[in-house]
Amino acid sequence: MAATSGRAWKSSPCEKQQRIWNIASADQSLYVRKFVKIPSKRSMKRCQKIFASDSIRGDKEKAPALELQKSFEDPPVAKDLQSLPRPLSIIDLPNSHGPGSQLRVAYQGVQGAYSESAAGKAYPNCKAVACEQFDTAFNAVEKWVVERAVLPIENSLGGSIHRNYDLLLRHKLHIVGEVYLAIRHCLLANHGVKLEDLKRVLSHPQALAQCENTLTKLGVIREAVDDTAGAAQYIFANKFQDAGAVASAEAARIYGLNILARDIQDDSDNITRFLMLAREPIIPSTDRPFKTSIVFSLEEGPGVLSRALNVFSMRNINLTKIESRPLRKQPLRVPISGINGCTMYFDYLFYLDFEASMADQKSQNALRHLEEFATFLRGVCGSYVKSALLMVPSTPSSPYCAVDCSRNCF
Ligand SMILES: O=C(O)C(=O)C[C@]1(C(=O)O)C=C[C@@H](O)C=C1
Repeated sequence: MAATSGRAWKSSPCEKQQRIWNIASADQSLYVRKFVKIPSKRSMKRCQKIFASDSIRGDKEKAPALELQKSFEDPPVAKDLQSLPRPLSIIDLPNSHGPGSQLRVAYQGVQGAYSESAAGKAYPNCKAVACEQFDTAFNAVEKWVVERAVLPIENSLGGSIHRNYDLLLRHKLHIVGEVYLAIRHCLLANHGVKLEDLKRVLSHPQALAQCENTLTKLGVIREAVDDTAGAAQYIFANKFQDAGAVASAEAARIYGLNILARDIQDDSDNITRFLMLAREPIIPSTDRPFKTSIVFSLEEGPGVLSRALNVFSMRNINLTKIESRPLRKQPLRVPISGINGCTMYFDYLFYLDFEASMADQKSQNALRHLEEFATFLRGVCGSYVKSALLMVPSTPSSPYCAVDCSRNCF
Protein backbone atom coordinates (compact mmCIF):
# COMPACT_ATOMS: atom_id res chain seq x y z
CA MET A 1 0.00 0.00 0.00
CA ALA A 2 1.35 3.41 -0.91
CA ALA A 3 2.19 5.99 1.72
CA THR A 4 0.19 9.21 1.54
CA SER A 5 1.34 12.73 2.13
CA GLY A 6 -0.79 15.12 4.14
CA ARG A 7 -4.24 13.71 3.35
CA ALA A 8 -6.84 16.07 4.72
CA TRP A 9 -9.10 13.38 6.05
CA LYS A 10 -6.69 10.66 6.95
CA SER A 11 -7.17 9.86 10.60
CA SER A 12 -6.01 7.57 13.38
CA PRO A 13 -8.10 4.45 14.21
CA CYS A 14 -9.33 6.23 17.33
CA GLU A 15 -10.40 9.31 15.39
CA LYS A 16 -12.07 7.02 12.89
CA GLN A 17 -14.19 5.42 15.59
CA GLN A 18 -15.23 8.88 16.71
CA ARG A 19 -15.93 9.86 13.11
CA ILE A 20 -18.32 7.03 12.39
CA TRP A 21 -20.59 8.26 15.19
CA ASN A 22 -20.20 11.81 14.00
CA ILE A 23 -21.26 10.75 10.53
CA ALA A 24 -24.23 8.98 12.02
CA SER A 25 -25.55 12.12 13.63
CA ALA A 26 -24.49 14.58 10.94
CA ASP A 27 -26.85 16.09 8.39
CA GLN A 28 -25.65 13.75 5.65
CA SER A 29 -26.38 10.83 7.93
CA LEU A 30 -25.26 7.31 7.21
CA TYR A 31 -27.86 6.14 9.70
CA VAL A 32 -25.11 3.99 11.17
CA ARG A 33 -26.37 4.47 14.68
CA LYS A 34 -29.33 6.76 14.66
CA PHE A 35 -31.42 6.67 11.53
CA VAL A 36 -35.01 7.17 12.60
CA LYS A 37 -36.38 10.66 12.23
CA ILE A 38 -39.95 11.05 13.37
CA PRO A 39 -41.94 13.64 11.45
CA SER A 40 -43.87 16.18 13.50
CA LYS A 41 -47.66 15.86 13.74
CA ARG A 42 -47.96 19.13 11.84
CA SER A 43 -45.88 17.97 8.89
CA MET A 44 -47.73 14.62 8.84
CA LYS A 45 -51.06 16.44 8.59
CA ARG A 46 -49.79 18.74 5.88
CA CYS A 47 -48.58 15.81 3.83
CA GLN A 48 -51.73 13.82 4.25
CA LYS A 49 -53.52 16.81 2.77
CA ILE A 50 -51.12 17.05 -0.15
CA PHE A 51 -51.01 13.40 -0.99
CA ALA A 52 -54.73 12.90 -0.68
CA SER A 53 -54.93 14.77 -3.97
CA ASP A 54 -52.36 12.63 -5.77
CA SER A 55 -53.49 10.63 -8.75
CA ILE A 56 -51.55 7.86 -10.42
CA ARG A 57 -50.12 8.13 -13.87
CA GLY A 58 -50.02 5.20 -16.23
CA ASP A 59 -46.94 4.40 -18.30
CA LYS A 60 -46.23 4.54 -21.98
CA GLU A 61 -46.19 1.41 -24.08
CA LYS A 62 -42.91 -0.26 -25.06
CA ALA A 63 -40.93 1.37 -27.84
CA PRO A 64 -41.38 -0.26 -31.24
CA ALA A 65 -38.47 -0.73 -33.63
CA LEU A 66 -36.86 2.29 -35.28
CA GLU A 67 -39.18 3.84 -37.79
CA LEU A 68 -38.45 6.83 -40.02
CA GLN A 69 -41.45 8.93 -40.97
CA LYS A 70 -41.74 11.33 -43.82
CA SER A 71 -44.81 13.18 -42.55
CA PHE A 72 -45.72 14.56 -39.14
CA GLU A 73 -48.55 13.18 -37.02
CA ASP A 74 -48.81 15.44 -34.01
CA PRO A 75 -50.67 18.65 -34.81
CA PRO A 76 -48.87 21.79 -33.64
CA VAL A 77 -50.29 23.49 -30.54
CA ALA A 78 -49.56 26.94 -29.07
CA LYS A 79 -46.26 28.42 -30.13
CA ASP A 80 -46.19 31.60 -28.07
CA LEU A 81 -42.81 31.05 -26.44
CA GLN A 82 -43.37 33.98 -24.06
CA SER A 83 -46.30 32.17 -22.52
CA LEU A 84 -44.21 29.12 -21.57
CA PRO A 85 -42.80 28.95 -18.05
CA ARG A 86 -39.25 30.24 -17.76
CA PRO A 87 -36.79 27.83 -16.13
CA LEU A 88 -35.36 28.86 -12.77
CA SER A 89 -31.96 30.43 -12.93
CA ILE A 90 -29.56 30.98 -10.07
CA ILE A 91 -30.84 34.56 -9.52
CA ASP A 92 -34.35 33.29 -8.76
CA LEU A 93 -33.26 31.19 -5.84
CA PRO A 94 -33.28 33.74 -3.00
CA ASN A 95 -36.98 34.42 -3.72
CA SER A 96 -37.97 31.30 -1.89
CA HIS A 97 -41.52 30.93 -0.67
CA GLY A 98 -42.85 28.55 1.94
CA PRO A 99 -44.29 25.11 1.25
CA GLY A 100 -47.55 25.31 -0.71
CA SER A 101 -50.32 22.78 -0.94
CA GLN A 102 -48.87 21.19 -4.08
CA LEU A 103 -45.55 19.38 -3.91
CA ARG A 104 -43.02 21.35 -5.93
CA VAL A 105 -40.45 19.28 -7.75
CA ALA A 106 -37.41 20.73 -9.51
CA TYR A 107 -36.10 19.21 -12.73
CA GLN A 108 -33.41 20.30 -15.16
CA GLY A 109 -34.49 21.55 -18.55
CA VAL A 110 -37.51 23.29 -19.96
CA GLN A 111 -41.08 22.09 -20.41
CA GLY A 112 -41.16 18.88 -22.42
CA ALA A 113 -37.82 17.57 -21.12
CA TYR A 114 -37.70 13.90 -20.13
CA SER A 115 -36.84 15.02 -16.62
CA GLU A 116 -40.21 16.75 -16.40
CA SER A 117 -41.92 13.44 -17.24
CA ALA A 118 -39.75 11.70 -14.63
CA ALA A 119 -40.81 14.28 -12.03
CA GLY A 120 -44.47 13.62 -12.88
CA LYS A 121 -43.94 9.90 -12.66
CA ALA A 122 -42.15 10.12 -9.33
CA TYR A 123 -44.67 12.56 -7.87
CA PRO A 124 -48.02 12.40 -9.68
CA ASN A 125 -49.86 15.74 -9.53
CA CYS A 126 -46.74 17.62 -8.45
CA LYS A 127 -45.90 21.10 -9.66
CA ALA A 128 -42.82 20.47 -11.82
CA VAL A 129 -40.42 23.42 -11.63
CA ALA A 130 -38.01 23.86 -14.56
CA CYS A 131 -34.38 24.69 -13.68
CA GLU A 132 -31.66 25.77 -16.06
CA GLN A 133 -28.92 23.54 -14.66
CA PHE A 134 -28.61 20.49 -12.43
CA ASP A 135 -27.07 22.50 -9.60
CA THR A 136 -29.94 25.02 -9.79
CA ALA A 137 -32.26 22.11 -9.01
CA PHE A 138 -30.09 21.06 -6.03
CA ASN A 139 -30.04 24.66 -4.79
CA ALA A 140 -33.79 25.03 -5.24
CA VAL A 141 -34.37 22.18 -2.78
CA GLU A 142 -31.73 23.40 -0.34
CA LYS A 143 -33.18 26.90 -0.33
CA TRP A 144 -36.78 25.69 0.14
CA VAL A 145 -37.93 26.96 -3.27
CA VAL A 146 -39.15 23.42 -3.93
CA GLU A 147 -39.57 20.29 -1.81
CA ARG A 148 -37.95 17.75 -4.13
CA ALA A 149 -35.68 17.41 -7.17
CA VAL A 150 -35.80 14.60 -9.72
CA LEU A 151 -32.53 14.29 -11.62
CA PRO A 152 -31.09 11.72 -14.06
CA ILE A 153 -28.23 9.62 -12.73
CA GLU A 154 -27.70 6.89 -15.32
CA ASN A 155 -28.96 5.67 -18.66
CA SER A 156 -28.96 2.17 -20.10
CA LEU A 157 -27.25 3.32 -23.32
CA GLY A 158 -25.26 6.41 -22.36
CA GLY A 159 -24.08 5.35 -18.88
CA SER A 160 -23.69 7.57 -15.85
CA ILE A 161 -24.54 11.27 -15.66
CA HIS A 162 -21.30 12.21 -13.95
CA ARG A 163 -22.28 15.76 -13.19
CA ASN A 164 -25.01 14.57 -10.85
CA TYR A 165 -22.68 12.17 -9.06
CA ASP A 166 -20.38 15.10 -8.36
CA LEU A 167 -23.26 17.32 -7.25
CA LEU A 168 -24.57 14.65 -4.88
CA LEU A 169 -21.38 14.96 -2.90
CA ARG A 170 -21.17 18.73 -3.08
CA HIS A 171 -24.75 19.28 -1.89
CA LYS A 172 -26.48 18.09 1.25
CA LEU A 173 -29.54 16.40 -0.18
CA HIS A 174 -30.70 12.85 0.44
CA ILE A 175 -31.92 10.31 -2.06
CA VAL A 176 -35.48 9.43 -1.10
CA GLY A 177 -36.42 7.32 -4.10
CA GLU A 178 -35.63 6.38 -7.67
CA VAL A 179 -37.70 6.25 -10.82
CA TYR A 180 -37.02 4.64 -14.20
CA LEU A 181 -38.27 6.23 -17.40
CA ALA A 182 -38.34 4.73 -20.88
CA ILE A 183 -36.72 7.27 -23.21
CA ARG A 184 -38.06 7.35 -26.78
CA HIS A 185 -36.29 9.93 -28.85
CA CYS A 186 -37.75 11.61 -31.94
CA LEU A 187 -36.03 13.66 -34.60
CA LEU A 188 -37.81 17.01 -34.77
CA ALA A 189 -37.64 19.88 -37.25
CA ASN A 190 -39.67 22.86 -38.35
CA HIS A 191 -42.57 22.16 -40.65
CA GLY A 192 -41.50 21.86 -44.28
CA VAL A 193 -37.97 20.75 -43.37
CA LYS A 194 -37.12 17.30 -44.74
CA LEU A 195 -34.73 14.70 -43.40
CA GLU A 196 -32.30 15.36 -46.23
CA ASP A 197 -32.24 19.12 -45.41
CA LEU A 198 -30.71 18.49 -41.99
CA LYS A 199 -27.07 19.49 -41.56
CA ARG A 200 -27.07 19.84 -37.76
CA VAL A 201 -28.88 18.13 -34.92
CA LEU A 202 -29.08 19.70 -31.47
CA SER A 203 -29.79 18.00 -28.17
CA HIS A 204 -28.61 17.13 -24.69
CA PRO A 205 -25.25 15.28 -24.92
CA GLN A 206 -26.81 12.16 -23.36
CA ALA A 207 -29.60 12.16 -25.93
CA LEU A 208 -27.11 12.63 -28.80
CA ALA A 209 -25.07 9.71 -27.42
CA GLN A 210 -28.18 7.53 -27.19
CA CYS A 211 -28.91 8.15 -30.90
CA GLU A 212 -25.33 7.71 -32.08
CA ASN A 213 -26.15 5.17 -34.83
CA THR A 214 -29.03 7.14 -36.38
CA LEU A 215 -27.12 10.42 -36.33
CA THR A 216 -24.05 8.78 -37.87
CA LYS A 217 -26.19 7.33 -40.66
CA LEU A 218 -27.67 10.76 -41.31
CA GLY A 219 -24.19 12.30 -41.41
CA VAL A 220 -25.26 15.38 -39.44
CA ILE A 221 -23.19 17.58 -37.13
CA ARG A 222 -24.16 17.12 -33.48
CA GLU A 223 -24.50 20.19 -31.27
CA ALA A 224 -24.83 19.82 -27.52
CA VAL A 225 -27.29 22.01 -25.59
CA ASP A 226 -28.66 21.95 -22.03
CA ASP A 227 -31.66 19.69 -22.59
CA THR A 228 -33.67 17.99 -25.29
CA ALA A 229 -36.77 20.18 -25.04
CA GLY A 230 -34.54 23.29 -24.99
CA ALA A 231 -33.13 22.14 -28.32
CA ALA A 232 -36.64 21.84 -29.74
CA GLN A 233 -37.55 25.30 -28.42
CA TYR A 234 -34.39 26.78 -29.96
CA ILE A 235 -35.02 25.17 -33.36
CA PHE A 236 -38.54 26.55 -33.39
CA ALA A 237 -37.59 30.03 -32.13
CA ASN A 238 -34.92 30.43 -34.83
CA LYS A 239 -37.01 28.84 -37.59
CA PHE A 240 -33.98 26.83 -38.69
CA GLN A 241 -34.39 25.09 -42.03
CA ASP A 242 -31.18 23.05 -41.82
CA ALA A 243 -31.23 21.95 -38.17
CA GLY A 244 -33.19 19.41 -36.16
CA ALA A 245 -33.51 18.41 -32.52
CA VAL A 246 -33.48 15.08 -30.70
CA ALA A 247 -36.30 15.32 -28.18
CA SER A 248 -39.56 13.73 -27.08
CA ALA A 249 -42.86 13.63 -28.97
CA GLU A 250 -44.20 15.81 -26.14
CA ALA A 251 -41.56 18.47 -26.93
CA ALA A 252 -42.68 18.36 -30.60
CA ARG A 253 -46.25 19.00 -29.46
CA ILE A 254 -45.31 21.85 -27.11
CA TYR A 255 -43.04 23.65 -29.58
CA GLY A 256 -45.05 22.86 -32.70
CA LEU A 257 -42.34 20.93 -34.51
CA ASN A 258 -42.71 18.15 -37.05
CA ILE A 259 -41.65 14.61 -36.08
CA LEU A 260 -39.36 13.38 -38.87
CA ALA A 261 -38.49 10.09 -37.17
CA ARG A 262 -39.53 8.25 -34.03
CA ASP A 263 -37.59 5.89 -31.77
CA ILE A 264 -34.22 6.92 -33.11
CA GLN A 265 -32.33 5.73 -30.00
CA ASP A 266 -29.77 2.98 -30.62
CA ASP A 267 -31.81 0.43 -28.70
CA SER A 268 -35.56 0.34 -28.13
CA ASP A 269 -34.92 -0.44 -24.44
CA ASN A 270 -33.54 2.96 -23.56
CA ILE A 271 -34.10 3.57 -19.87
CA THR A 272 -32.94 6.45 -17.68
CA ARG A 273 -32.80 6.11 -13.91
CA PHE A 274 -33.68 9.29 -12.01
CA LEU A 275 -33.05 10.02 -8.34
CA MET A 276 -35.61 11.71 -6.14
CA LEU A 277 -33.85 14.12 -3.79
CA ALA A 278 -35.04 15.83 -0.62
CA ARG A 279 -33.67 17.83 2.28
CA GLU A 280 -34.50 15.12 4.79
CA PRO A 281 -33.65 11.42 4.60
CA ILE A 282 -36.44 8.90 4.74
CA ILE A 283 -37.10 6.46 7.54
CA PRO A 284 -35.61 3.18 6.35
CA SER A 285 -37.50 -0.02 7.03
CA THR A 286 -37.14 -3.68 6.19
CA ASP A 287 -40.71 -4.38 5.11
CA ARG A 288 -39.98 -3.52 1.46
CA PRO A 289 -36.98 -3.96 -0.84
CA PHE A 290 -34.66 -1.04 -0.15
CA LYS A 291 -31.54 0.30 -1.80
CA THR A 292 -28.81 2.26 -0.08
CA SER A 293 -26.30 4.55 -1.80
CA ILE A 294 -22.99 5.52 -0.22
CA VAL A 295 -19.74 7.18 -1.24
CA PHE A 296 -16.28 6.39 0.05
CA SER A 297 -12.59 6.59 -0.79
CA LEU A 298 -9.83 4.10 -0.11
CA GLU A 299 -6.11 3.89 0.33
CA GLU A 300 -4.26 2.98 -2.84
CA GLY A 301 -2.94 -0.57 -3.03
CA PRO A 302 -3.50 -4.11 -4.26
CA GLY A 303 -6.78 -5.65 -3.18
CA VAL A 304 -8.12 -2.62 -1.29
CA LEU A 305 -11.16 -2.16 -3.52
CA SER A 306 -11.82 -5.88 -3.46
CA ARG A 307 -11.67 -5.80 0.35
CA ALA A 308 -14.19 -2.95 0.34
CA LEU A 309 -16.59 -4.83 -1.92
CA ASN A 310 -16.12 -7.92 0.18
CA VAL A 311 -17.73 -6.30 3.24
CA PHE A 312 -20.97 -6.52 1.27
CA SER A 313 -20.54 -9.90 -0.42
CA MET A 314 -19.63 -11.61 2.87
CA ARG A 315 -23.00 -10.45 4.23
CA ASN A 316 -24.82 -11.53 1.09
CA ILE A 317 -25.65 -7.92 0.15
CA ASN A 318 -26.08 -7.43 -3.58
CA LEU A 319 -24.35 -4.45 -5.20
CA THR A 320 -26.27 -2.84 -8.07
CA LYS A 321 -23.91 -0.06 -9.14
CA ILE A 322 -20.39 1.15 -8.60
CA GLU A 323 -19.09 4.38 -10.05
CA SER A 324 -15.71 5.98 -9.52
CA ARG A 325 -15.15 9.71 -9.81
CA PRO A 326 -11.93 11.67 -9.50
CA LEU A 327 -11.35 13.19 -6.10
CA ARG A 328 -11.16 16.76 -7.30
CA LYS A 329 -9.78 18.47 -4.22
CA GLN A 330 -6.96 15.99 -4.01
CA PRO A 331 -6.69 14.48 -7.48
CA LEU A 332 -3.17 13.08 -7.22
CA ARG A 333 -1.60 10.85 -4.64
CA VAL A 334 2.18 11.16 -4.68
CA PRO A 335 3.96 8.47 -2.71
CA ILE A 336 7.38 9.40 -1.30
CA SER A 337 8.98 7.39 -4.09
CA GLY A 338 6.90 9.31 -6.65
CA ILE A 339 8.51 12.64 -5.90
CA ASN A 340 11.52 11.69 -8.01
CA GLY A 341 9.36 11.00 -11.01
CA CYS A 342 8.21 7.49 -10.09
CA THR A 343 4.62 6.37 -9.61
CA MET A 344 1.74 8.78 -9.04
CA TYR A 345 -1.86 7.75 -8.59
CA PHE A 346 -5.16 9.43 -9.34
CA ASP A 347 -7.36 9.48 -6.27
CA TYR A 348 -10.97 8.36 -6.54
CA LEU A 349 -14.30 8.46 -4.81
CA PHE A 350 -16.44 5.34 -5.14
CA TYR A 351 -20.19 5.64 -5.33
CA LEU A 352 -21.91 2.40 -4.47
CA ASP A 353 -25.55 1.28 -4.51
CA PHE A 354 -26.48 -1.87 -2.64
CA GLU A 355 -29.73 -3.73 -2.17
CA ALA A 356 -30.45 -3.47 1.53
CA SER A 357 -31.98 -1.02 3.95
CA MET A 358 -29.99 0.85 6.55
CA ALA A 359 -32.58 -0.45 9.00
CA ASP A 360 -31.09 -3.87 8.34
CA GLN A 361 -28.41 -4.89 10.82
CA LYS A 362 -26.27 -6.41 8.07
CA SER A 363 -26.03 -3.03 6.27
CA GLN A 364 -24.98 -1.32 9.47
CA ASN A 365 -22.36 -4.00 10.08
CA ALA A 366 -21.09 -3.73 6.51
CA LEU A 367 -20.63 0.03 6.83
CA ARG A 368 -18.92 -0.28 10.20
CA HIS A 369 -16.59 -2.79 8.61
CA LEU A 370 -15.92 -0.53 5.62
CA GLU A 371 -15.27 2.39 7.94
CA GLU A 372 -12.37 0.46 9.49
CA PHE A 373 -10.26 0.94 6.38
CA ALA A 374 -12.04 3.56 4.21
CA THR A 375 -10.24 6.90 4.21
CA PHE A 376 -13.58 8.64 3.84
CA LEU A 377 -17.16 7.41 4.08
CA ARG A 378 -20.31 9.38 3.65
CA GLY A 379 -23.91 8.38 3.05
CA VAL A 380 -24.65 11.09 0.53
CA CYS A 381 -27.71 9.32 -0.51
CA GLY A 382 -29.44 7.35 2.15
CA SER A 383 -31.78 4.40 2.02
CA TYR A 384 -34.79 4.42 -0.26
CA VAL A 385 -37.40 2.05 -1.64
CA LYS A 386 -36.14 0.22 -4.69
CA SER A 387 -38.10 1.12 -7.83
CA ALA A 388 -40.61 -1.49 -8.86
CA LEU A 389 -39.98 -1.00 -12.58
CA LEU A 390 -37.82 -4.02 -13.10
CA MET A 391 -39.70 -6.20 -10.63
CA VAL A 392 -43.37 -5.95 -11.57
CA PRO A 393 -45.11 -5.13 -14.85
CA SER A 394 -47.09 -1.89 -15.02
CA THR A 395 -50.82 -2.13 -14.41
CA PRO A 396 -53.26 0.72 -13.89
CA SER A 397 -53.37 -0.05 -10.17
CA SER A 398 -49.64 -0.66 -9.73
CA PRO A 399 -47.77 1.75 -11.97
CA TYR A 400 -44.01 2.04 -12.08
CA CYS A 401 -44.30 4.62 -9.39
CA ALA A 402 -41.44 5.19 -7.04
CA VAL A 403 -42.19 5.36 -3.35
CA ASP A 404 -40.88 8.32 -1.44
CA CYS A 405 -41.42 7.41 2.18
CA SER A 406 -40.29 10.86 3.20
CA ARG A 407 -43.45 12.37 1.76
CA ASN A 408 -44.67 12.88 5.28
CA CYS A 409 -41.43 14.44 6.44
CA PHE A 410 -41.32 17.83 4.78
O1 LIG B 1 -32.72 16.72 -21.78
C1 LIG B 1 -33.64 16.14 -21.22
O2 LIG B 1 -34.79 16.05 -21.69
C2 LIG B 1 -33.38 15.51 -19.93
O3 LIG B 1 -34.30 15.28 -19.19
C3 LIG B 1 -31.99 15.13 -19.59
C4 LIG B 1 -31.63 13.69 -19.93
C5 LIG B 1 -30.27 13.30 -19.26
O4 LIG B 1 -29.61 14.12 -18.66
O5 LIG B 1 -29.91 12.13 -19.34
C6 LIG B 1 -32.65 12.79 -19.37
C7 LIG B 1 -33.01 11.67 -20.00
C8 LIG B 1 -32.44 11.25 -21.27
O6 LIG B 1 -31.53 10.22 -20.95
C9 LIG B 1 -31.72 12.34 -21.96
C10 LIG B 1 -31.45 13.49 -21.35
